[in-house]
Amino acid sequence: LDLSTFFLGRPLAAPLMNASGVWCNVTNQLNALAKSEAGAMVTKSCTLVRRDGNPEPRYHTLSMGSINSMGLPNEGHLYYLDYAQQHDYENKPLFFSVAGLTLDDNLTMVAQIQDAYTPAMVEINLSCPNVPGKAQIGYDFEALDVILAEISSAYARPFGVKLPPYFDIAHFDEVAEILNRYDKVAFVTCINSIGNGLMIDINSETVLIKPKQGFGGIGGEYVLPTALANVNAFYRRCPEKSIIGCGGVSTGEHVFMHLLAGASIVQVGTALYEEGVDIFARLKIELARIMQQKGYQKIEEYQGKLKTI
Ligand SMILES: O=C(O)c1[nH]c(=O)[nH]c(=O)c1Cl
Repeated sequence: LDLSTFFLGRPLAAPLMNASGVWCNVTNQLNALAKSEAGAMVTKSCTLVRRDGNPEPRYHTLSMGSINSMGLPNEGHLYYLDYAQQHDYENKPLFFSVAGLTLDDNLTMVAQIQDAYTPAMVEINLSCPNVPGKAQIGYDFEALDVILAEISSAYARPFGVKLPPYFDIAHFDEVAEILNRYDKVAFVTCINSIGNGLMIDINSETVLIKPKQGFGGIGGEYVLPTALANVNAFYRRCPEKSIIGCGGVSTGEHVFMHLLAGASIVQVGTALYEEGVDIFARLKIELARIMQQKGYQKIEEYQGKLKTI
């Protein structure tokens, strides 16, 4: 079965890629993604200069997902720009995740990316929940408007945004209204981890991760319903934009749900962290089997066609 599809006019062999932050911090991880069955790939969200991130332990596997407070550890934007310059774009598209600590840092980084004439597509991360003292831009609607205006005028090409999960219809309406003011925002990636969860080890009566008194972003099975809702909410509200789905994916059925809800590409985070890059081959087989059982030849036949009652 043919799992090929298109994203912003570019062909993808499969609607699957990593979630930023997972298996994409350093070159050997990025090379493994490039060689994998993923149809696209994205770099770790980067800052202007290299960061160690938060003290460890900062990631923990949970019964139905994960909790993390990595703290934006990354090699600095020039490292990923070097990687982008040598990437084989015929093999698969590369997305470049940017998470500047200030507006100026974001503007400096996108200017450097623009000057490098790289085919990589920029995904502005507006939703990192783990930098102490930094509120998420995605939850500050005025700051969201300002950063989109500033980047739209500084960066001449289409770009995307990585949003946190929203939990209120009024917030879907308000954020979509802001996004729809910016034609250059060509895609929206929903969702980032559900911020500031807490899990407890009852034997030691202790939290599981060291940063932020154990508070961290939640990923995995726990977040699937929230991820599907955010994908579908922005799919319905932003008809001119493409949606990238992220959250709760570990099987072909989850991929199918995200595509039905309106995603064009589906990202894998926690399950990729746990299983490794071979997960993409498994998800392709499982998705192909579901399509075969339903008699679908192409993804476009059902993509975004979720029925209501
Ligand atoms: O702590 C992190 O590095 C982190 N962790 C997340 O769950 N989402 C993000 O966007 C980031 Cl930047």
